[in-house]
Amino acid sequence: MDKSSMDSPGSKSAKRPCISPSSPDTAPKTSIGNQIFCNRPLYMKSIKAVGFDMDYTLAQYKVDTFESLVYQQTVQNLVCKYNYPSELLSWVFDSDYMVRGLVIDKKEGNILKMDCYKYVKVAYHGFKELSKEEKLLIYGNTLVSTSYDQPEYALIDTLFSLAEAYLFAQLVEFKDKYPGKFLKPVDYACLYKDVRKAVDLCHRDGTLKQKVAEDPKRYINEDKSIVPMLKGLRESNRATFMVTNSLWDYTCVVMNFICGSSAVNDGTKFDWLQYFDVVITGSAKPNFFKEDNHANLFEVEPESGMLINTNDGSPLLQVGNIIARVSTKDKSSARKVFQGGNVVHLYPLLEIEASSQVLYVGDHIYGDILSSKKTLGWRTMLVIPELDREVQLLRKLKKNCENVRSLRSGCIALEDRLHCLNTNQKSNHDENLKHERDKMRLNYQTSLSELHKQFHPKWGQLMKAGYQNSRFAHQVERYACLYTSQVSNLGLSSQNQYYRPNEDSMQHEYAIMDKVDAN
Ligand SMILES: Nc1nc2c(ncn2[C@@H]2O[C@H](COP(=O)(O)O)[C@@H](O)[C@H]2O)c(=O)[nH]1
Ligand SMILES: [Mg+2]
Repeated sequence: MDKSSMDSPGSKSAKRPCISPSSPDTAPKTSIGNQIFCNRPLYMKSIKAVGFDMDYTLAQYKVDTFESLVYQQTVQNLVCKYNYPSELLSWVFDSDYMVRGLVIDKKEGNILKMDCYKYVKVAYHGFKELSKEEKLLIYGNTLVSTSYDQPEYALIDTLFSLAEAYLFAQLVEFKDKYPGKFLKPVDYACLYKDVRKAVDLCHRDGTLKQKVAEDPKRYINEDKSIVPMLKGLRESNRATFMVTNSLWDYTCVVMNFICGSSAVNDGTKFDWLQYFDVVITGSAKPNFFKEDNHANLFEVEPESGMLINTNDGSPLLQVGNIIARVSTKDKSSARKVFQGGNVVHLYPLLEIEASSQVLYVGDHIYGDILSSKKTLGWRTMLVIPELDREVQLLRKLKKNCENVRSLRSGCIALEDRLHCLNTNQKSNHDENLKHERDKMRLNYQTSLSELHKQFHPKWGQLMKAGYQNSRFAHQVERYACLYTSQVSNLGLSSQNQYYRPNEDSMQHEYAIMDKVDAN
């Protein structure tokens, strides 16, 4: 069993996240889909600076249109730049198929869903589900020591990866059916590498971003509550900042759209900057969070996008005949926008005394949340747009969940009785009991599988794998102090909210305290 999973404080549902507000009787009710869930106590009064990631955090992309665009551009790149068969051009993307938290096994051409102990619970080869036996043969079922990390595996940790995972599954199926269609001999790992390169290119070469800039409404959700949320934070005397991997030109387009500017593509409109003390673009997270990363910091001249060497916000001496600083027309945007650097540059710009005074809100469990929390001790909030639907469904299916849980308890009780009979006295009674156990086990397995299918026909409930927490849920519990479906939910509770989790529970307490989950 993976040791890191065992010693985690939140493992095996030891603790149930609490929802804000912390005093449900007195505070106004927030709908379940908009609530903020808390894994670790967080007192907003002690937070002096709130930072935001941009893409998929402040800017909530419409997965169907945006990831379809990524998919189409990637296919174009594969066919035109990497000589992939032209058949690919007629393929279509199903934006509902892949989900976050899955793992790609590059060598085998498989997509996996795991539980919190990294046991593979669901596996597909391309689009064909592996049987229990096939799964066991490749991944085993006991004490798996595989870490499922790079380079053999790729993690679908962000919604940005849904298109590439789907295209990889399509290519695996295509290669199995028509191996001769490729110009060069390819294995599954090679397919993955090419897809990755093609996706990377469309994010870098501007084609994707140009399309979004032309029609942001088509690709990004409008959320009028983001500006009031940012204003609220600033009125409560907190510093606000942004650290994004996007570059300045694109950041400006997206932020103008989110903040309701009518001139999204007007390179002279920077009103949205009033909501931030510091904006760091091209941050190269997660490396940005490493204090020993020596990336240069540049000040960005907003109008021209020109980069000026700096170290602490003031321009560095320029060598030769270069003019030290281009004048900034709008003084409110001066010395606020940067590119690159690292967290050491950020602290003096924000006047922060301790890393625990920072709350950072992001969507990427590794690049935003794990990195900033583990390396720096920042407090974290993970944005999971899928959570809205997940919690609504969970509430609707509460009775089904209870039924599955009681079937599991019944199965375990019968197993235990049988085990006692087997070891103590053998009797005819045995056979009847075995029959009863098999019937109940089948009933349990069918009910559990049907329950999962209501959440997603292939991958089931996002936060569960079988009856246990999924690998993704485990990471959320471990690294995100808070988690919620959208960033603007932060504006729904008090600026001095005390977020508190529910009490922790050990397994022995379930047995003694008559808790619902008791086996
Ligand atoms: N070069 C690549 N860029 C990528 C890829 N996937 C996403 N992205 C870009 O990163 C930023 C994310 O910004 P953040 O605000 O979430 O930090 C955005 O510009 C994406 O387009 C990739 O595979 N390669
Ligand atoms: Mg992001």
